Amino acid sequence: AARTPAHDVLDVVIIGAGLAGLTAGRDLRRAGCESFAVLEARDRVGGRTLNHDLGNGYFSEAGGQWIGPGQTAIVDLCRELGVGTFPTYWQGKTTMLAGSARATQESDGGFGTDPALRHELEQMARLVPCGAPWTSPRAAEWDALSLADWLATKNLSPADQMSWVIGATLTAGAPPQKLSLLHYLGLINSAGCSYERLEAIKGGAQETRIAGGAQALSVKMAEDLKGKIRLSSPVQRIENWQNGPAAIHTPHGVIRARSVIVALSPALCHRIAFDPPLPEKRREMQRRWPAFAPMRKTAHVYKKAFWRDKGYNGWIVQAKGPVIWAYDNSPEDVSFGVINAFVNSGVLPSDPKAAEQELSRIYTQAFGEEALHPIAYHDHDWGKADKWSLTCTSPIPPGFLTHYGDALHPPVGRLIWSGTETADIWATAMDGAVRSGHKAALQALQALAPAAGRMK
Ligand SMILES: Cc1cc2nc3c(=O)[nH]c(=O)nc-3n(C[C@H](O)[C@H](O)[C@H](O)COP(=O)(O)OP(=O)(O)OC[C@H]3O[C@@H](n4cnc5c(N)ncnc54)[C@H](O)[C@@H]3O)c2cc1C
Repeated sequence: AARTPAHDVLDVVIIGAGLAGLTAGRDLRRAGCESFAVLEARDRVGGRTLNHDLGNGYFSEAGGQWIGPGQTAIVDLCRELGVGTFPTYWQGKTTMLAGSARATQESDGGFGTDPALRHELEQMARLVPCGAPWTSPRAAEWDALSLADWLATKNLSPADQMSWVIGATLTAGAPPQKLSLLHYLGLINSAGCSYERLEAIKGGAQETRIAGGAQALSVKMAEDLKGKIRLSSPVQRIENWQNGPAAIHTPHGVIRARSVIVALSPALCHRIAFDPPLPEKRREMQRRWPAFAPMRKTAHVYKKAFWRDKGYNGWIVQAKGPVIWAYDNSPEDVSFGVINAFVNSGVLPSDPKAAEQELSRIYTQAFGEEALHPIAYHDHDWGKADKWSLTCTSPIPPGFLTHYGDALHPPVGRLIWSGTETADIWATAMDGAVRSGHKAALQALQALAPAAGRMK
Protein backbone atom coordinates (compact mmCIF):
# COMPACT_ATOMS: atom_id res chain seq x y z
CA ALA A 1 0.00 0.00 0.00
CA ALA A 2 2.96 2.29 0.64
CA ARG A 3 4.20 1.94 -2.90
CA THR A 4 3.25 4.12 -5.84
CA PRO A 5 0.56 2.12 -7.61
CA ALA A 6 1.56 0.75 -10.98
CA HIS A 7 -1.63 -0.88 -12.08
CA ASP A 8 -0.12 -3.23 -14.58
CA VAL A 9 2.49 -4.64 -12.16
CA LEU A 10 1.52 -7.00 -9.35
CA ASP A 11 3.63 -7.32 -6.22
CA VAL A 12 3.72 -11.12 -6.48
CA VAL A 13 2.73 -13.81 -8.96
CA ILE A 14 2.53 -17.34 -7.58
CA ILE A 15 2.89 -20.19 -10.07
CA GLY A 16 1.03 -23.35 -8.99
CA ALA A 17 -2.12 -23.78 -6.90
CA GLY A 18 -0.99 -26.84 -4.95
CA LEU A 19 -0.61 -26.75 -1.17
CA ALA A 20 2.59 -24.70 -1.44
CA GLY A 21 1.29 -21.99 -3.78
CA LEU A 22 -2.05 -21.62 -2.00
CA THR A 23 -0.37 -21.41 1.41
CA ALA A 24 1.87 -18.67 0.05
CA GLY A 25 -1.17 -16.78 -1.30
CA ARG A 26 -2.95 -17.11 2.01
CA ASP A 27 0.06 -15.75 3.90
CA LEU A 28 0.44 -12.79 1.54
CA ARG A 29 -3.18 -11.85 2.14
CA ARG A 30 -2.79 -12.26 5.90
CA ALA A 31 0.21 -9.92 5.75
CA GLY A 32 -1.92 -7.29 4.02
CA CYS A 33 -0.65 -7.83 0.49
CA GLU A 34 -3.54 -7.87 -1.99
CA SER A 35 -1.51 -7.30 -5.12
CA PHE A 36 -0.97 -10.91 -6.20
CA ALA A 37 -2.33 -13.65 -8.45
CA VAL A 38 -2.01 -17.44 -8.44
CA LEU A 39 -1.58 -19.00 -11.89
CA GLU A 40 -2.52 -22.67 -12.15
CA ALA A 41 -2.07 -24.86 -15.22
CA ARG A 42 -4.90 -27.28 -14.48
CA ASP A 43 -8.60 -26.53 -14.26
CA ARG A 44 -8.52 -27.46 -10.57
CA VAL A 45 -6.52 -26.68 -7.45
CA GLY A 46 -4.68 -29.16 -5.20
CA GLY A 47 -1.88 -30.40 -7.47
CA ARG A 48 -0.70 -33.76 -6.16
CA THR A 49 -3.70 -34.04 -3.84
CA LEU A 50 -6.83 -35.24 -5.62
CA ASN A 51 -10.16 -36.45 -4.25
CA HIS A 52 -12.27 -39.08 -5.98
CA ASP A 53 -15.87 -38.22 -5.27
CA LEU A 54 -17.65 -41.27 -3.83
CA GLY A 55 -20.97 -39.40 -3.46
CA ASN A 56 -22.87 -38.08 -0.42
CA GLY A 57 -19.89 -36.01 0.70
CA TYR A 58 -17.45 -38.94 0.83
CA PHE A 59 -14.09 -39.02 -0.93
CA SER A 60 -11.20 -41.38 -1.51
CA GLU A 61 -7.78 -39.90 -2.15
CA ALA A 62 -5.98 -40.55 -5.43
CA GLY A 63 -2.94 -38.52 -4.34
CA GLY A 64 -1.41 -37.42 -1.05
CA GLN A 65 -3.44 -38.43 1.96
CA TRP A 66 -1.61 -39.21 5.24
CA ILE A 67 -0.06 -36.99 7.85
CA GLY A 68 1.70 -37.87 11.09
CA PRO A 69 3.63 -36.78 14.18
CA GLY A 70 5.97 -33.84 13.67
CA GLN A 71 4.02 -32.58 10.67
CA THR A 72 2.85 -29.54 12.56
CA ALA A 73 2.47 -27.19 9.59
CA ILE A 74 -0.24 -29.24 7.93
CA VAL A 75 -1.95 -29.93 11.25
CA ASP A 76 -2.05 -26.17 11.89
CA LEU A 77 -3.51 -25.65 8.43
CA CYS A 78 -6.24 -28.25 9.07
CA ARG A 79 -7.12 -26.54 12.33
CA GLU A 80 -7.18 -23.05 10.79
CA LEU A 81 -9.43 -24.23 7.95
CA GLY A 82 -11.72 -26.20 10.26
CA VAL A 83 -10.86 -29.51 8.58
CA GLY A 84 -10.93 -32.55 10.86
CA THR A 85 -8.55 -35.50 11.04
CA PHE A 86 -8.99 -39.13 12.07
CA PRO A 87 -6.79 -42.19 12.65
CA THR A 88 -5.75 -44.48 9.81
CA TYR A 89 -7.16 -48.00 10.27
CA TRP A 90 -4.49 -50.66 10.71
CA GLN A 91 -5.78 -52.99 13.43
CA GLY A 92 -6.06 -56.66 12.48
CA LYS A 93 -4.31 -59.19 10.28
CA THR A 94 -2.19 -58.21 7.26
CA THR A 95 -2.40 -60.59 4.29
CA MET A 96 0.70 -61.61 2.32
CA LEU A 97 0.22 -63.20 -1.12
CA ALA A 98 2.76 -64.96 -3.33
CA GLY A 99 1.15 -66.72 -6.31
CA SER A 100 -1.51 -69.00 -4.83
CA ALA A 101 0.19 -68.99 -1.41
CA ARG A 102 -1.34 -66.86 1.32
CA ALA A 103 -0.28 -66.03 4.86
CA THR A 104 -1.50 -63.59 7.48
CA GLN A 105 0.21 -61.77 10.29
CA GLU A 106 -1.16 -59.62 13.11
CA SER A 107 -0.19 -56.00 12.40
CA ASP A 108 1.47 -53.70 14.90
CA GLY A 109 0.87 -50.69 12.63
CA GLY A 110 4.42 -50.62 11.26
CA PHE A 111 6.48 -51.86 8.37
CA GLY A 112 8.85 -53.29 10.96
CA THR A 113 12.54 -53.72 10.34
CA ASP A 114 15.32 -55.12 12.50
CA PRO A 115 15.68 -52.78 15.55
CA ALA A 116 19.50 -52.83 15.39
CA LEU A 117 19.46 -51.79 11.73
CA ARG A 118 16.88 -49.12 12.47
CA HIS A 119 19.02 -47.78 15.30
CA GLU A 120 22.10 -47.61 13.07
CA LEU A 121 20.19 -45.68 10.39
CA GLU A 122 18.83 -43.28 12.98
CA GLN A 123 22.31 -42.57 14.36
CA MET A 124 23.59 -41.90 10.84
CA ALA A 125 20.58 -39.67 10.11
CA ARG A 126 21.62 -37.36 12.95
CA LEU A 127 24.51 -36.26 10.76
CA VAL A 128 22.34 -35.40 7.75
CA PRO A 129 20.45 -32.07 8.05
CA CYS A 130 17.23 -32.69 6.14
CA GLY A 131 17.05 -29.22 4.60
CA ALA A 132 20.56 -29.52 3.15
CA PRO A 133 21.83 -33.14 3.18
CA TRP A 134 24.78 -32.12 1.00
CA THR A 135 26.26 -30.21 3.97
CA SER A 136 26.58 -33.38 6.09
CA PRO A 137 30.16 -34.12 7.14
CA ARG A 138 29.68 -37.61 5.60
CA ALA A 139 27.87 -36.33 2.49
CA ALA A 140 30.41 -37.50 -0.11
CA GLU A 141 30.68 -40.98 1.38
CA TRP A 142 26.94 -41.58 1.80
CA ASP A 143 25.87 -39.97 -1.46
CA ALA A 144 28.20 -42.31 -3.32
CA LEU A 145 26.13 -45.26 -2.06
CA SER A 146 22.62 -46.39 -2.81
CA LEU A 147 20.42 -47.48 0.06
CA ALA A 148 20.66 -51.00 -1.42
CA ASP A 149 24.50 -50.87 -1.30
CA TRP A 150 24.28 -50.20 2.40
CA LEU A 151 21.54 -52.80 3.04
CA ALA A 152 23.62 -55.40 1.15
CA THR A 153 26.11 -55.34 4.05
CA LYS A 154 23.35 -56.29 6.51
CA ASN A 155 22.48 -59.87 5.56
CA LEU A 156 18.73 -59.31 5.26
CA SER A 157 16.20 -62.15 5.01
CA PRO A 158 14.14 -62.31 1.77
CA ALA A 159 11.08 -61.10 3.72
CA ASP A 160 13.03 -58.09 5.04
CA GLN A 161 14.34 -57.33 1.56
CA MET A 162 10.79 -57.32 0.21
CA SER A 163 9.63 -55.06 2.99
CA TRP A 164 12.45 -52.59 2.16
CA VAL A 165 11.46 -52.55 -1.50
CA ILE A 166 7.82 -51.82 -0.60
CA GLY A 167 8.68 -49.23 2.04
CA ALA A 168 11.22 -47.34 -0.07
CA THR A 169 8.98 -47.40 -3.17
CA LEU A 170 6.04 -45.98 -1.24
CA THR A 171 7.98 -43.43 0.80
CA ALA A 172 10.73 -42.34 -1.55
CA GLY A 173 9.39 -43.33 -4.97
CA ALA A 174 11.90 -46.02 -5.93
CA PRO A 175 13.39 -49.29 -4.67
CA PRO A 176 16.56 -49.07 -2.53
CA GLN A 177 18.97 -49.64 -5.46
CA LYS A 178 17.81 -46.38 -7.07
CA LEU A 179 17.94 -44.21 -3.95
CA SER A 180 20.85 -42.28 -2.54
CA LEU A 181 21.68 -43.40 1.01
CA LEU A 182 22.28 -39.72 1.85
CA HIS A 183 18.80 -38.78 0.61
CA TYR A 184 17.13 -41.55 2.60
CA LEU A 185 19.01 -40.51 5.75
CA GLY A 186 17.81 -36.95 5.16
CA LEU A 187 14.22 -38.24 5.10
CA ILE A 188 14.76 -40.01 8.43
CA ASN A 189 16.32 -36.83 9.83
CA SER A 190 13.20 -34.96 8.74
CA ALA A 191 11.13 -37.35 10.82
CA GLY A 192 12.96 -36.37 14.02
CA CYS A 193 15.68 -38.96 13.29
CA SER A 194 13.13 -41.74 13.75
CA TYR A 195 12.74 -44.50 11.15
CA GLU A 196 9.39 -45.35 12.73
CA ARG A 197 8.07 -41.81 12.30
CA LEU A 198 8.96 -41.89 8.64
CA GLU A 199 7.70 -45.34 7.67
CA ALA A 200 5.09 -46.56 10.16
CA ILE A 201 1.35 -46.10 10.32
CA LYS A 202 1.09 -46.16 14.12
CA GLY A 203 3.30 -43.35 15.40
CA GLY A 204 4.44 -42.54 11.85
CA ALA A 205 3.78 -40.31 8.86
CA GLN A 206 0.81 -42.47 7.81
CA GLU A 207 -0.94 -42.32 11.18
CA THR A 208 -3.66 -39.77 10.43
CA ARG A 209 -6.10 -39.02 7.63
CA ILE A 210 -7.78 -35.78 6.66
CA ALA A 211 -11.58 -35.66 6.82
CA GLY A 212 -13.03 -34.95 3.40
CA GLY A 213 -9.74 -35.97 1.71
CA ALA A 214 -6.50 -33.99 1.50
CA GLN A 215 -7.60 -31.98 -1.54
CA ALA A 216 -10.24 -30.38 0.69
CA LEU A 217 -7.48 -28.20 2.17
CA SER A 218 -6.65 -26.68 -1.19
CA VAL A 219 -10.30 -26.31 -2.14
CA LYS A 220 -10.94 -24.39 1.10
CA MET A 221 -7.88 -22.18 0.65
CA ALA A 222 -8.99 -21.46 -2.92
CA GLU A 223 -12.45 -20.39 -1.69
CA ASP A 224 -10.76 -17.86 0.59
CA LEU A 225 -8.58 -16.65 -2.29
CA LYS A 226 -11.49 -16.22 -4.70
CA GLY A 227 -10.65 -13.76 -7.47
CA LYS A 228 -6.91 -14.30 -7.02
CA ILE A 229 -6.63 -17.70 -8.72
CA ARG A 230 -6.53 -18.10 -12.48
CA LEU A 231 -7.11 -21.72 -13.49
CA SER A 232 -6.13 -23.24 -16.86
CA SER A 233 -3.27 -20.74 -17.01
CA PRO A 234 -0.04 -22.66 -17.56
CA VAL A 235 3.02 -20.44 -17.33
CA GLN A 236 5.10 -20.97 -20.44
CA ARG A 237 7.77 -18.31 -20.23
CA ILE A 238 9.25 -15.82 -17.76
CA GLU A 239 11.20 -12.82 -19.04
CA ASN A 240 13.21 -10.19 -17.24
CA TRP A 241 13.38 -12.27 -14.05
CA GLN A 242 16.75 -10.76 -13.12
CA ASN A 243 15.85 -7.15 -12.33
CA GLY A 244 12.09 -7.19 -12.69
CA PRO A 245 9.33 -6.53 -13.10
CA ALA A 246 9.25 -10.07 -14.46
CA ALA A 247 6.99 -10.75 -17.45
CA ILE A 248 5.07 -14.00 -16.96
CA HIS A 249 3.56 -15.47 -20.10
CA THR A 250 0.49 -17.73 -20.19
CA PRO A 251 -1.74 -18.55 -23.18
CA HIS A 252 -4.06 -15.79 -21.91
CA GLY A 253 -1.48 -13.01 -21.96
CA VAL A 254 1.39 -11.50 -20.00
CA ILE A 255 1.35 -10.51 -16.34
CA ARG A 256 4.10 -8.43 -14.77
CA ALA A 257 5.21 -8.84 -11.17
CA ARG A 258 7.91 -7.63 -8.82
CA SER A 259 8.39 -11.10 -7.29
CA VAL A 260 7.55 -14.55 -8.61
CA ILE A 261 6.97 -17.54 -6.32
CA VAL A 262 7.52 -20.67 -8.38
CA ALA A 263 5.63 -23.32 -6.36
CA LEU A 264 6.43 -26.35 -8.51
CA SER A 265 8.76 -29.32 -8.45
CA PRO A 266 12.14 -28.49 -10.05
CA ALA A 267 11.31 -30.87 -12.91
CA LEU A 268 8.25 -28.78 -13.77
CA CYS A 269 10.25 -25.55 -13.45
CA HIS A 270 12.38 -26.96 -16.23
CA ARG A 271 9.38 -26.90 -18.57
CA ILE A 272 9.13 -23.12 -18.28
CA ALA A 273 11.31 -21.07 -20.63
CA PHE A 274 13.39 -18.43 -18.83
CA ASP A 275 14.72 -15.42 -20.68
CA PRO A 276 17.57 -14.81 -20.02
CA PRO A 277 18.43 -18.43 -19.20
CA LEU A 278 18.74 -19.36 -15.52
CA PRO A 279 22.21 -19.71 -13.98
CA GLU A 280 23.78 -22.87 -15.34
CA LYS A 281 23.78 -24.89 -12.13
CA ARG A 282 20.12 -24.16 -11.37
CA ARG A 283 19.22 -25.02 -14.98
CA GLU A 284 21.09 -28.32 -14.87
CA MET A 285 19.61 -29.18 -11.48
CA GLN A 286 16.09 -28.69 -12.88
CA ARG A 287 16.89 -30.60 -16.06
CA ARG A 288 18.24 -33.59 -14.18
CA TRP A 289 15.78 -33.55 -11.28
CA PRO A 290 14.68 -37.17 -10.76
CA ALA A 291 11.08 -36.83 -11.80
CA PHE A 292 10.09 -40.34 -12.66
CA ALA A 293 8.16 -41.78 -9.72
CA PRO A 294 4.64 -41.94 -11.04
CA MET A 295 2.20 -43.97 -9.02
CA ARG A 296 -1.07 -45.57 -9.86
CA LYS A 297 -3.63 -45.66 -7.11
CA THR A 298 -6.92 -47.56 -7.23
CA ALA A 299 -10.03 -47.64 -5.03
CA HIS A 300 -12.52 -50.52 -4.63
CA VAL A 301 -15.70 -49.37 -2.91
CA TYR A 302 -17.83 -51.97 -1.06
CA LYS A 303 -21.18 -51.73 0.73
CA LYS A 304 -19.42 -52.69 3.95
CA ALA A 305 -15.87 -52.93 5.30
CA PHE A 306 -16.55 -56.68 5.65
CA TRP A 307 -12.85 -57.57 6.10
CA ARG A 308 -12.82 -55.79 9.47
CA ASP A 309 -15.49 -58.20 10.78
CA LYS A 310 -13.21 -61.08 9.78
CA GLY A 311 -10.26 -59.64 11.70
CA TYR A 312 -8.34 -58.30 8.68
CA ASN A 313 -6.94 -54.78 8.57
CA GLY A 314 -7.46 -54.55 4.81
CA TRP A 315 -3.73 -54.58 4.04
CA ILE A 316 -2.36 -56.81 1.30
CA VAL A 317 1.25 -57.09 0.19
CA GLN A 318 1.89 -59.22 -2.85
CA ALA A 319 5.14 -60.70 -4.11
CA LYS A 320 5.46 -60.42 -7.90
CA GLY A 321 1.93 -59.21 -8.59
CA PRO A 322 0.22 -55.95 -9.42
CA VAL A 323 -0.42 -54.98 -5.79
CA ILE A 324 2.40 -53.13 -4.06
CA TRP A 325 0.27 -52.37 -1.02
CA ALA A 326 -3.49 -52.43 -0.57
CA TYR A 327 -5.03 -50.84 2.51
CA ASP A 328 -8.30 -49.92 4.16
CA ASN A 329 -9.31 -46.41 3.08
CA SER A 330 -12.88 -46.46 4.40
CA PRO A 331 -14.44 -43.22 5.62
CA GLU A 332 -14.23 -42.35 9.30
CA ASP A 333 -17.83 -43.42 10.01
CA VAL A 334 -17.30 -46.70 8.04
CA SER A 335 -20.70 -46.23 6.39
CA PHE A 336 -19.16 -48.26 3.54
CA GLY A 337 -15.82 -49.91 2.89
CA VAL A 338 -12.96 -48.83 0.62
CA ILE A 339 -9.80 -50.73 -0.27
CA ASN A 340 -7.23 -48.51 -1.93
CA ALA A 341 -4.07 -49.88 -3.53
CA PHE A 342 -0.76 -48.67 -4.87
CA VAL A 343 -0.30 -50.86 -7.91
CA ASN A 344 2.46 -51.76 -10.32
CA SER A 345 1.18 -50.07 -13.43
CA GLY A 346 3.22 -52.23 -15.80
CA VAL A 347 1.74 -55.44 -14.37
CA LEU A 348 -1.92 -54.40 -14.10
CA PRO A 349 -4.01 -53.94 -17.30
CA SER A 350 -4.36 -50.28 -18.18
CA ASP A 351 -8.06 -50.77 -19.05
CA PRO A 352 -9.88 -49.83 -15.81
CA LYS A 353 -12.54 -52.56 -16.12
CA ALA A 354 -9.92 -55.31 -16.59
CA ALA A 355 -7.82 -53.78 -13.79
CA GLU A 356 -10.82 -53.74 -11.46
CA GLN A 357 -11.55 -57.41 -12.16
CA GLU A 358 -7.97 -58.52 -11.66
CA LEU A 359 -7.70 -56.65 -8.37
CA SER A 360 -11.09 -58.01 -7.24
CA ARG A 361 -9.76 -61.53 -7.75
CA ILE A 362 -6.68 -60.71 -5.65
CA TYR A 363 -8.81 -59.19 -2.90
CA THR A 364 -11.02 -62.31 -2.99
CA GLN A 365 -7.94 -64.48 -2.45
CA ALA A 366 -7.12 -62.27 0.55
CA PHE A 367 -10.52 -61.60 2.13
CA GLY A 368 -13.07 -64.01 0.62
CA GLU A 369 -15.94 -63.97 -1.90
CA GLU A 370 -17.44 -60.66 -0.73
CA ALA A 371 -14.49 -58.90 -2.36
CA LEU A 372 -15.44 -60.02 -5.86
CA HIS A 373 -18.11 -57.37 -6.48
CA PRO A 374 -17.25 -53.79 -5.54
CA ILE A 375 -20.02 -51.21 -6.03
CA ALA A 376 -17.59 -48.69 -7.53
CA TYR A 377 -14.02 -48.53 -8.76
CA HIS A 378 -11.61 -45.63 -9.27
CA ASP A 379 -8.24 -45.68 -10.93
CA HIS A 380 -5.72 -42.84 -11.24
CA ASP A 381 -2.39 -43.34 -12.97
CA TRP A 382 -0.23 -40.28 -12.25
CA GLY A 383 2.26 -41.44 -14.83
CA LYS A 384 -0.27 -41.36 -17.64
CA ALA A 385 -2.92 -38.83 -16.73
CA ASP A 386 -0.93 -35.97 -15.49
CA LYS A 387 1.64 -33.90 -17.26
CA TRP A 388 1.32 -31.23 -14.56
CA SER A 389 2.70 -33.51 -11.85
CA LEU A 390 5.23 -35.78 -13.62
CA THR A 391 6.04 -37.39 -10.31
CA CYS A 392 4.55 -38.03 -6.89
CA THR A 393 7.80 -37.75 -5.05
CA SER A 394 11.49 -37.39 -5.90
CA PRO A 395 13.47 -40.65 -6.10
CA ILE A 396 16.87 -39.00 -5.61
CA PRO A 397 19.68 -41.26 -6.87
CA PRO A 398 23.27 -41.46 -5.60
CA GLY A 399 25.44 -38.49 -6.56
CA PHE A 400 22.65 -36.00 -7.17
CA LEU A 401 22.47 -34.07 -3.91
CA THR A 402 26.19 -33.49 -3.50
CA HIS A 403 26.37 -32.26 -7.07
CA TYR A 404 23.23 -30.14 -7.41
CA GLY A 405 21.74 -29.74 -3.92
CA ASP A 406 23.06 -26.23 -3.28
CA ALA A 407 21.14 -24.90 -6.32
CA LEU A 408 17.76 -25.98 -4.89
CA HIS A 409 16.97 -23.16 -2.44
CA PRO A 410 18.62 -19.82 -3.26
CA PRO A 411 16.30 -17.37 -5.03
CA VAL A 412 17.66 -16.00 -8.29
CA GLY A 413 16.75 -12.46 -9.32
CA ARG A 414 13.00 -12.03 -8.76
CA LEU A 415 12.37 -15.80 -8.62
CA ILE A 416 11.61 -17.49 -5.29
CA TRP A 417 11.55 -21.28 -5.36
CA SER A 418 8.83 -23.08 -3.44
CA GLY A 419 7.03 -26.47 -3.51
CA THR A 420 7.54 -29.41 -1.19
CA GLU A 421 10.93 -30.27 -2.74
CA THR A 422 12.35 -27.04 -1.28
CA ALA A 423 11.09 -27.54 2.28
CA ASP A 424 13.52 -27.49 5.18
CA ILE A 425 11.57 -30.25 6.95
CA TRP A 426 9.35 -32.97 5.49
CA ALA A 427 10.32 -32.23 1.90
CA THR A 428 8.32 -34.55 -0.41
CA ALA A 429 5.31 -34.54 1.97
CA MET A 430 2.23 -32.32 2.12
CA ASP A 431 3.60 -30.84 5.34
CA GLY A 432 6.75 -29.81 3.48
CA ALA A 433 4.62 -28.17 0.78
CA VAL A 434 2.83 -26.04 3.38
CA ARG A 435 6.13 -25.10 5.06
CA SER A 436 7.65 -24.14 1.72
CA GLY A 437 4.65 -21.91 1.00
CA HIS A 438 5.05 -20.09 4.34
CA LYS A 439 8.74 -19.56 3.66
CA ALA A 440 8.22 -18.32 0.11
CA ALA A 441 5.59 -15.79 1.20
CA LEU A 442 8.03 -14.42 3.79
CA GLN A 443 10.78 -14.20 1.20
CA ALA A 444 8.46 -12.33 -1.17
CA LEU A 445 7.38 -9.91 1.55
CA GLN A 446 11.00 -9.32 2.51
CA ALA A 447 11.85 -8.64 -1.12
CA LEU A 448 9.03 -6.08 -1.30
CA ALA A 449 9.84 -4.45 2.03
CA PRO A 450 12.80 -2.27 0.95
CA ALA A 451 10.71 -0.75 -1.84
CA ALA A 452 7.86 -0.03 0.60
CA GLY A 453 10.36 1.43 3.10
CA ARG A 454 11.73 3.88 0.53
CA MET A 455 8.27 5.34 0.00
CA LYS A 456 7.77 6.33 3.65
C1 LIG B 1 -0.09 -40.83 -5.28
C2 LIG B 1 0.50 -39.86 -4.29
C3 LIG B 1 0.53 -40.19 -2.96
C4 LIG B 1 1.07 -39.30 -2.02
N1 LIG B 1 0.97 -39.62 -0.69
C5 LIG B 1 1.30 -38.67 0.23
C6 LIG B 1 0.93 -38.85 1.60
O1 LIG B 1 0.25 -39.82 1.97
N2 LIG B 1 1.32 -37.90 2.49
C7 LIG B 1 2.01 -36.78 2.11
O2 LIG B 1 2.34 -35.95 2.97
N3 LIG B 1 2.32 -36.57 0.80
C8 LIG B 1 1.95 -37.47 -0.14
N4 LIG B 1 2.16 -37.23 -1.46
C9 LIG B 1 2.94 -36.03 -1.84
C10 LIG B 1 2.10 -34.75 -1.69
O3 LIG B 1 0.89 -34.90 -2.36
C11 LIG B 1 2.93 -33.59 -2.25
O4 LIG B 1 4.13 -33.48 -1.53
C12 LIG B 1 2.24 -32.23 -2.17
O5 LIG B 1 0.88 -32.29 -2.52
C13 LIG B 1 3.01 -31.26 -3.08
O6 LIG B 1 2.43 -29.97 -3.05
P1 LIG B 1 3.12 -28.79 -3.86
O7 LIG B 1 2.22 -27.62 -3.73
O8 LIG B 1 4.53 -28.66 -3.46
O9 LIG B 1 3.18 -29.28 -5.38
P2 LIG B 1 2.00 -29.71 -6.35
O10 LIG B 1 0.88 -30.33 -5.60
O11 LIG B 1 2.63 -30.52 -7.43
O12 LIG B 1 1.48 -28.33 -6.95
C14 LIG B 1 2.06 -27.72 -8.06
C15 LIG B 1 0.95 -27.09 -8.90
O13 LIG B 1 1.55 -26.38 -9.99
C16 LIG B 1 0.78 -26.61 -11.16
N5 LIG B 1 1.67 -26.36 -12.31
C17 LIG B 1 2.64 -27.16 -12.83
N6 LIG B 1 3.28 -26.55 -13.84
C18 LIG B 1 2.70 -25.33 -13.97
C19 LIG B 1 2.93 -24.23 -14.85
N7 LIG B 1 3.88 -24.24 -15.80
N8 LIG B 1 2.14 -23.14 -14.72
C20 LIG B 1 1.16 -23.07 -13.77
N9 LIG B 1 0.91 -24.10 -12.91
C21 LIG B 1 1.68 -25.21 -13.00
C22 LIG B 1 0.30 -28.03 -11.03
O14 LIG B 1 -0.82 -28.26 -11.82
C23 LIG B 1 0.03 -28.11 -9.53
O15 LIG B 1 -1.31 -27.76 -9.23
C24 LIG B 1 1.62 -38.08 -2.44
C25 LIG B 1 1.58 -37.73 -3.78
C26 LIG B 1 0.99 -38.59 -4.70
C27 LIG B 1 0.86 -38.15 -6.12
